Amino acid sequence: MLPAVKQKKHLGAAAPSSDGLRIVHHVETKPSVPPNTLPHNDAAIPAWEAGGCLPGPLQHAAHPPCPATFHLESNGAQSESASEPWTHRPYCPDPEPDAEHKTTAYCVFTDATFRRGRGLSVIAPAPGPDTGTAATDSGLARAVGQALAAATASSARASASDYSEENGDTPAPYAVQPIPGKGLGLVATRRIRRGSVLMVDGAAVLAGAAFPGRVRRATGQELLAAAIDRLSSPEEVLGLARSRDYAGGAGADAVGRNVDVDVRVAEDVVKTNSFSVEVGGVAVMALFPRIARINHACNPSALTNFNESTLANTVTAFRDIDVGEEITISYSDFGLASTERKRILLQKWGFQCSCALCSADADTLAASDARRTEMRATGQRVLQRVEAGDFAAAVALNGALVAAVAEEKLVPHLGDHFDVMARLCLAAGDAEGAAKYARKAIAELKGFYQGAEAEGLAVRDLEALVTRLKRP
Ligand SMILES: C[S@@+](CC[C@H](N)C(=O)[O-])C[C@H]1O[C@@H](n2cnc3c(N)ncnc32)[C@H](O)[C@@H]1O
Repeated sequence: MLPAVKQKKHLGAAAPSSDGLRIVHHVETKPSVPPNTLPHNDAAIPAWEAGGCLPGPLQHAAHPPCPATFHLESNGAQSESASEPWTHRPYCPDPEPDAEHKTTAYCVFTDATFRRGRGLSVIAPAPGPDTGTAATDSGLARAVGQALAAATASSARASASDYSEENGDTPAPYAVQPIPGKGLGLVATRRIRRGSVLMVDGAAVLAGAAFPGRVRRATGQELLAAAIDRLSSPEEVLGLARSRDYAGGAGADAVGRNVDVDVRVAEDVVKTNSFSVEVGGVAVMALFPRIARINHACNPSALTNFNESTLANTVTAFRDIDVGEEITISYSDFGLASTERKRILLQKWGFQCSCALCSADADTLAASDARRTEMRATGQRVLQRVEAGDFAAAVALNGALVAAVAEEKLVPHLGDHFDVMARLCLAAGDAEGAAKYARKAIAELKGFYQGAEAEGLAVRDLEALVTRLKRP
C-alpha cells in the first residue's frame, strides 16, 4: 500500500503524532512506492503500440509530427485547446476489455516545457465518459493542467523549475557523491544555515497513486516507460537508483520502436524514488529527479515541502549543516522508535537503514527509543487531560513533551509543539505563558517552511494572539 500522503494543514487543531501531540502546519512529502500491484519479476513485457508521440530526437520518420497543444475530447477526437498545457498527444495504450474490475483507461500527458524544458509527464485517466467515474484520480490530468496553466499565467512557473545553479545564481550548496552503504547522496559543499532553502525541484513524473492497481502490470510498465521516454532527458530519471540490476540492459525488454527505455527499469526507478503528494485532492506518486538523490535518515537535517500550485518540491535545512555533512530527509513518519521505522523502511522502501541513528551504539539507540516511545505516550496523556478539561495538568505534561522533543532533536516539530503549548496555557488561564509560547512558536515557524502558505497562516494567527494578549 502507498503510505498515507503527508500534506497536512491542520491549523489550530492539536492531534496525536508519532512524537507526541502537535499541530501540523507544514506540507511534508516523503518517498513512497507504488502499491504491490507492480511487483518485481521478469514476466515477459509486450512491445509498445506504435502511435505515441516521442520527443523529437527519438522520433522515427514514419511517426506523425507531435502537435503543439491539444487534448482528447470526450469522444476520443483530438482538438486544439489553448487551455490545456500539454505539448504532446496523450499516449493512451489500448483499453483492457477483458480486465474485469480494471476499467479505467490511463494516458500519459506531457508538458515538455516544464522544468525549463526538461519536461513533466502525468499518468492519469483519459478524459471521457468511459474513464470510470469511480476512479479516485479521474480529475488528476485536469488538476495538473490547471496548475501548469496558472503557473504559466503567473511567474510561478519559473520558480516551479527553479534551481539555483541553472538560474546562474549562487551555485548549489551541495554535491552528489557516493555515500558508503547508501549509493549516491547529497553532501554539503558549504555551510548551510538552518531555515535556508537548498533546492527547489519540479516534478518530472506524476502518477495517480491508484493507477497501478487499476491496470495490468504490463500496461502500468508501458505507461511509466512512455512517461519517462517523453521527457527531454529520459536518462535523468533512468539513471536514478534502482532496487536491482537488469541483465541485458534495454535490449530484449525495451519498448517497441527502437526506444531505449526498458520498462522494468522505468517501473523500478519510479518505485524506488517517488514521493507521496496530493494534487487537487488526488493522492499522487511524484518523482523529483534531484530530490531523489537525497538519502533517508531517522534524524535528518532537511525536509521537503510540496507546493501543488507550482508542482515543485522545496528542500529546507532545519538545522545548520556543516561542509562535508550529508544532507538527509526522512522517508517515514518522523519520530518513530527504531523497530517500527526499520520495519517500515524495509517493507515499503526495501532497504535496511544505515543512518547515523540506526548505526549508533546500543545505549544511544535505546535512549532515543525510550524518549520517542515516552513522547508518544505523553502526547496521549495530554489529549486525555484536555478531554477531561484539566488544562493545568495538560500544560505540565506538554512541557515535559516539548523538552523531550528538543532533546531528541525533532526540531522541525518544535514550532508546532510550542503552538500547542500556547493554546493549552491560554485554556488554563495562563496568559503570560500563552504569549511566551506563542512567541517561541512564531520564531520556530518563521525559521522553517519559509513562504509555505500554512506556515504563514499559522504565524499570522499566533501574532494576532500575542497582540490580543498584550491588550490590558
Ligand atoms: C531515493 S533513493 C536515494 C538516493 C540513492 N542513494 C541514489 O544513489 O540515488 C533511495 C535509495 O537510497 C538508498 N538509501 C537511502 N537512504 C538510506 C539509508 N538510510 N540507509 C541505507 N540505504 C539508503 C536505498 O537503496 C534506497 O532504496
